Amino acid sequence: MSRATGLVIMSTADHCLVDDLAGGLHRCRLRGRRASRPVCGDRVRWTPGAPDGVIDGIEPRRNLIERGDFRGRPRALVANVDRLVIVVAPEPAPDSLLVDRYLVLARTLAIPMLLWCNKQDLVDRPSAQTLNTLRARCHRLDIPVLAGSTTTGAGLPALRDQTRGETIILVGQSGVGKSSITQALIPALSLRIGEISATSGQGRHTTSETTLFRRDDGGALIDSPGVRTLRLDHLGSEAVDQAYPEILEAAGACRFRDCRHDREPDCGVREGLAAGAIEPERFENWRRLRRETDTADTAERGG
Ligand SMILES: Nc1nc2c(ncn2[C@@H]2O[C@H](COP(=O)(O)OP(=O)(O)OP(=O)(O)O)[C@@H](O)[C@H]2O)c(=O)[nH]1
Ligand SMILES: [Zn+2]
Repeated sequence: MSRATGLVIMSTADHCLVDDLAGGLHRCRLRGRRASRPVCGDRVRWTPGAPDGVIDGIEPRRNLIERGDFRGRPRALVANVDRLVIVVAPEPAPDSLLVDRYLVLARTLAIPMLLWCNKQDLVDRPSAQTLNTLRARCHRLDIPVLAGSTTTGAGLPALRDQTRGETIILVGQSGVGKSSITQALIPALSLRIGEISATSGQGRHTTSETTLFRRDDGGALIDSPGVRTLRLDHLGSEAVDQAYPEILEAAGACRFRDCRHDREPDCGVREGLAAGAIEPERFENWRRLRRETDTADTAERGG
């Protein structure tokens, strides 16, 4: 008989850590070798035991982030995320293609997003203009935008407010400040990491494991190196299109239904580009991502 539901905060090859939501952490194993493996963020039914408890079952997932393994096959990584927080900064200069990749992912999984512009104390840098372009773009796509600095603390209360009670995941380039934001949102971070290491018996907690940290407001933050280095191999071309509503709309005016918006006559997308309704950079990113997914589609069909 399962005693309770718990929250999986870490899942490795041979065990997972369950937060009993009453202040305790428990190491658990799966019931059988065929049992499906819970991932970080899963709600599970479990039975306590010594030395390890047992996972009896996984509650239905609201969403699941997967990443392609070395063969491009999807592997479950994180479940039940309420919001993808895309972190950008004036330094390192924003990578708009990477932002678009996260947009595709979030749209596909119907996970709400938020753009956090970090390092506002450095807004006089030349790349700040790129940042403004990105902010305007997110506004047009109805993605909330917040700005602040983990160095000065500016804007952090707004970030806490906007994501109150939510399970969030921070994504973005290396060096934009994800770890600093994690520290700011989870004041007891090093204490938690200590508890996790002690319970999992792995000695020092490796930062390469995807880990969920509960926040004081009832929400949580999932730190996932796997999501940070995400590729789009297992997503299809339709998923990419969904993240470019302005291109999809303009394509409605193309003469040919299978228009590639390249050299075809009467192309609505090229007209949109000429009229300024579509940003050239967005179009370039779209083309790039479509090339990637088209290649993946072909490989799947055995072509
Ligand atoms: N000026 C300024 N520097 C910041 C701010 N936030 C973080 N930094 C600095 O930026 C550097 C990178 O911050 P991290 O938090 O390690 O960045 P990260 O995104 O976790 O990087 P990875 O772990 O490589 O993915 C550090 O030197 C931080 O001190 C900020 O708001 N303003
Ligand atoms: Zn066209």
